[in-house]
Amino acid sequence: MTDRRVAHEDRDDALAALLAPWLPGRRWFPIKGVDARVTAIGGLTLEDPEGAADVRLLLLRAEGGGTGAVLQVPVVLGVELADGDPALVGRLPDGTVVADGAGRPEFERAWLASADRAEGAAPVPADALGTPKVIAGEQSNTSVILPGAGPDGSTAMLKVFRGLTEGDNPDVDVPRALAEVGWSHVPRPLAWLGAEWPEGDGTAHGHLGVLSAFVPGAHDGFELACDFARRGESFGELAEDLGEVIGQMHRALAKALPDDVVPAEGATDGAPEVGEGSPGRHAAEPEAGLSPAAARVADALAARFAWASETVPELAGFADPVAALAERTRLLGDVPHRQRVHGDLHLGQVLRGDDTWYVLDFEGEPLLPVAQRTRPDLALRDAAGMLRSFDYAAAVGDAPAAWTEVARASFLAGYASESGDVDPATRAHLLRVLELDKALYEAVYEARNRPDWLAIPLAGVQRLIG
Ligand SMILES: Nc1ncnc2c1ncn2[C@@H]1O[C@H](COP(=O)(O)OP(=O)(O)O)[C@@H](O)[C@H]1O
Ligand SMILES: O=P(O)(O)O[C@H]1O[C@H](CO)[C@@H](O[C@H]2O[C@H](CO)[C@@H](O)[C@H](O)[C@H]2O)[C@H](O)[C@H]1O
Repeated sequence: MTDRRVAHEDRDDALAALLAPWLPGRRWFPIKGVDARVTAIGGLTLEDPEGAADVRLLLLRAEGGGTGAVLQVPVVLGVELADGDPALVGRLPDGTVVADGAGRPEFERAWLASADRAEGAAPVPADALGTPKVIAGEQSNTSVILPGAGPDGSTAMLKVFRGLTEGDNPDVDVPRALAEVGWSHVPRPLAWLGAEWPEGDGTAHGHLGVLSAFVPGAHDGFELACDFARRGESFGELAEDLGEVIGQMHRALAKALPDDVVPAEGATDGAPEVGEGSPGRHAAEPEAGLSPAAARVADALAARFAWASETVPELAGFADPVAALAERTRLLGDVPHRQRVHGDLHLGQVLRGDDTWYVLDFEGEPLLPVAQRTRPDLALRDAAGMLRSFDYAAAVGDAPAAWTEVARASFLAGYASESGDVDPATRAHLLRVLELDKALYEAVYEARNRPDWLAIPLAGVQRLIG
């Protein structure tokens, strides 16, 4: 990746001051419910090939409520906008109009002209581009549909990363690696933009965005499953197909990123870190004769429970059965190898289009520290994430338990047909532990973001522990 160097200009401070009151209204703004302090780190000026406006990718630091983030905000300066235009952020003291860049053609043209392109991806002539459209329901990032930006005039999808973190973004690198080994169930990355910015006493580098092939007429997997659940129509066939695709994805990930494949006994290197949601906690050495890999799973469950209970007091009553399940997990004999996984797989991360499934968003669980998101893990964690998602779809679509059972069984049958051998009793036990682990994560996610939905993961915890 060619990193462009972020530099601070005088106007960046005025832009930060103008953006500060606008930011809390964006869904991707991570500091919620408290006042945030916003300062300018600097920015990159990209050249619009048509010279219609100034395009600046601003990097801001936002702090508040005990957390902080580096955020990317592309703005377009000096365009003419009517007062009520939703793209209008405001005016600088000298009267210059500042527009939200994400949906503006000037930004899209400049981004495409500056980005690194995948091998064989031809540059896009600016006059081939159609009107950009920011997709509704944007969450952690902003995705823009770009007609004409793909190969041979096809449509492409530009994902603008909002929260920037040090290092190559897995949402660029993993789909690239998968596409390189010929796995076709991930939208193919066509171009990406990287930058280097000041961080502490040094510099950080990372991706700012990625352009991928667009899956035309695709349906979001969660919306689709909810529709089936509402109609009481079986999701079995689609779930089985999805299970097959996820099994194939794990094989492709192991092939594409072989350095991330860790044999089960590899977990013995030093005291295994108990990662999930609990940075810095370390487990004790496993008892003699017991599998370190099993201890790792057990410790991770215990740590996840401790972390989740700090935020969700409703979980307190589950402490004893969770501890008992963790202890039984320690006795497992043949835990499978670890490898690169998706990390936050659920129905909202898959698209149904062209009569098949596509997998998106390899960034891992957004509530975890970055260093933990891309660690090798059990492939079954992804399968467990998908099982949890059927519970969510059934709850939203008010479907009976039988609907969920069919979706679960079909998904697992499809998954088993494409994944390696695991002893069925071990597989069932691990799936239960990993589903519980995910439901605990979801309880925190819902408590923080959608308290009305907290009952869904809590019911999951109850079912899995009961
Ligand atoms: N290549 C694509 N083709 C078609 N739709 C896409 C594509 N990539 C993303 N989408 C749509 O954009 C939504 C958000 O994408 P995603 O990568 O999950 O972003 P986020 O990190 O913001 O959750 C998806 O749910 C899907 O509806
Ligand atoms: O897609 P993200 O990476 O932002 O993932 C986070 O948000 C998800 C919700 O948008 C959340 O997923 C949970 O709700 C989904 C329905 O909206 C459901 O399909 C998932 O099974 C459930 O986990 C995800 O956990 C969170 O990390």
